[in-house]
Amino acid sequence: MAFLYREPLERPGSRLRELIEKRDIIVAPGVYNPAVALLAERMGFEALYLSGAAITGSLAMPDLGLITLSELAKFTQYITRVVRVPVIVDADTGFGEAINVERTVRELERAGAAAIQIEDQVMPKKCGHLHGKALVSPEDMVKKIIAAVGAKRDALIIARTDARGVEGFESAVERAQLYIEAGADIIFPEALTSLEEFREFARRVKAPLLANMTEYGKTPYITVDQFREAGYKIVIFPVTTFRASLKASEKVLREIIESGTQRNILDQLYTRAEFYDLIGYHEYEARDAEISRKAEEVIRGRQSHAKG
Ligand SMILES: C[C@](O)(C(=O)O)[C@H](CC(=O)O)C(=O)O
Ligand SMILES: [Mg+2]
Repeated sequence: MAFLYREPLERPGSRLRELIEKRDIIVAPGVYNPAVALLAERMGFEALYLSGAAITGSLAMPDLGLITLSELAKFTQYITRVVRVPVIVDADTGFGEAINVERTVRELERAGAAAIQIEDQVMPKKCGHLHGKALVSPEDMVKKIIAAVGAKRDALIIARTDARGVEGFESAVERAQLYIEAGADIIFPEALTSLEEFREFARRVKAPLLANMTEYGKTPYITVDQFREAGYKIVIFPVTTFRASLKASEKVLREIIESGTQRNILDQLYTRAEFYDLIGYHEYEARDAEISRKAEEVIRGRQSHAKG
């Protein structure tokens, strides 16, 4: 179905809440453009994660909170008008203090976000799996959560704590408990370092939990089944599709340099037919033909009117 003619998903936050209640676990792959989002939806993923790292990466920028709210809202809009599954939006530190967070939540919700994620780092924020992060005080984060919860209509508010890598595991648990009291719907403990830590966190933090299964970070490779058993409701693979597309591009670029043709790797490309099918290309042609038919009817009607 051509996305242009699809009705947008109404109340995406409620849809995500429903999935959290109905499913054992939700796998949300990271997406950074509408084509990848459409592909993931088609392959059966019931929720998507609009990753800050992947978006900024696609703009050839580091994940340091350099993009603006308007840019993120635009990315969100481009993606939510293509897919009908709920999209979780990574809003970094919320684009300012509590008062700014209100506006952030309003804008992103209006752009179609089902859930909005805010983290407790200071700016410039960093990837949660790096050294040298710093946190805002628990009070300042609580203010942001209160602001977010007060501003949302239907979206879920995800509070991410980066405390594990800065203040330690106990602090991550304490902050999470505080963030739940402030009204957060979902807790995202960033950069836990073992499956046992994920389990312990879930034993002590009573809210729907999101696990981040990113690559090359502080978290070892844990499967979806293991996260499910540990008590997690959502698992994100935030940057995997972005990294895969860069690697695939590198490969074909090398092939062109080395053999001067792509002929030998056509089986590794998404074909024209596959792509047209993905975006519903033929529906655009059909619509255009229908418009021409209607125009002809109008013209013919006028001519017969003139004759008569
Ligand atoms: C989840 C994350 O916030 C993202 O922007 O996708 C990143 C992912 C990553 O850098 O691997 C994060 O800070 O963990
Ligand atoms: Mg991020």
